Amino acid sequence: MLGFTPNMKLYSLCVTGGLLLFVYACFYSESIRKRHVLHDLGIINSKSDIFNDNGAKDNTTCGLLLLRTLSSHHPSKTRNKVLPQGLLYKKPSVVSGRTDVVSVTPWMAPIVWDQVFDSVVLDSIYKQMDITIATTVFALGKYVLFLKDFLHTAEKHYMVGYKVDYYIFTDRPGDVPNVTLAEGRRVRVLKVPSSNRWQEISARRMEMIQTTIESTIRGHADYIFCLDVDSKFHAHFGVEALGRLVATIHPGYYATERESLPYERRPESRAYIPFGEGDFYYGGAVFGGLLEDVRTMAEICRRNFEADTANGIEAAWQEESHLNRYFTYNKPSKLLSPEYLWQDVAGWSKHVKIIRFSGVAKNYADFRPN
Ligand SMILES: CC(=O)N[C@H]1[C@@H](OP(=O)(O)OP(=O)(O)OC[C@H]2O[C@@H](n3ccc(=O)[nH]c3=O)[C@H](O)[C@@H]2O)O[C@H](CO)[C@H](O)[C@@H]1O
Ligand SMILES: [Mn+2]
Repeated sequence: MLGFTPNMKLYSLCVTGGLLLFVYACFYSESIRKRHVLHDLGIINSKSDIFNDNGAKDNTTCGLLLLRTLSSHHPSKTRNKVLPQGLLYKKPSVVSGRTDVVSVTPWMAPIVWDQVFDSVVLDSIYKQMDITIATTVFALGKYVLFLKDFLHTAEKHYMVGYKVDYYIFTDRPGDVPNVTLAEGRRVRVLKVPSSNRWQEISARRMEMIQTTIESTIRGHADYIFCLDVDSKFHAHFGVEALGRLVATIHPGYYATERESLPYERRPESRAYIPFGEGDFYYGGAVFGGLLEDVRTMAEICRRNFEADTANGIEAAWQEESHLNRYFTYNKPSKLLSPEYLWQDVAGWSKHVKIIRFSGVAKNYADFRPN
């Protein structure tokens, strides 16, 4: 048996100890470096604190969080709601307010109705963040005719005082009207192929939203809203609508029983929602959120839509059906009431005291390609 001399033992002990120290030092400096990167990105508040998704302090998930955060580009400037000192505003109440509508979902997401928010407070908080809101509108074929009123009324009511980049997807770039925009607001025209099926135009929006976020919008905006073009703004539509993942309750079904919601009911479709499930019926005409949350949603709806196409099935309401399926199992963090998505033809409702955005009455045959 080979034996160690005392000198050799001491030598190997030193080498092992040295190695261990070296490994520890590497690990420690890497962890410090990660913390500095996080700090530089504004993701942690001090160089020794790290917080999980719920804002709770977390000392264990540094590497994981770094990976997740870097890959999801969370805009840190939208995290904290900092109110400037000295602002005078109406005292909020917890015992009086609107009682005719519900303003929170069972999963604790706010539902935005008139009178539940204070724009003085919200604007004081959001103005300091210097955010940009990307806004996508598709105007293919004759739908370019809706752009003028859409943009004109948006400049009057939509995110007024904030930076807005309108991304207009069209097959007729020459017909995009010239509308004067307020400072900090821009139009970007993106040429897309024409289609002779309106169902395809409507549904392919998901794919284009996903790919345009990846190729063009990422790094240039904090939030995104995706809106139908055949609509006009009629009243304030501001930062109260911003959130991580924002869905809008469809005006046609806000008081409808669950079993009568027009979800896709065929189990063969990837948009299938079984009877007994689902919360609300959401409109495909207004949705939004943080760029990465909307990107993920758009990608999943697009994949499911494409899988359906490959199986020879088209969901009842195209991408709107897939959107409803997504929101059923991936709960939106904020819901907009039908004030934010009305239809001119719908008349008045006692719950909707103010109409902010509404689809214009149109003769479909005059505008759609099929
Ligand atoms: C209020 C609401 O939730 N509306 C939804 C509803 O019908 P709508 O009847 O509102 O559908 P629509 O004809 O407005 O089409 C949706 C959008 O696709 C674009 N487009 C459509 C056709 C065309 O030739 N050119 C063009 O650019 C345009 O941006 C339009 O706003 O159902 C659609 C899917 O079936 C979409 O989910 C809509 O968002
Ligand atoms: Mn529409």
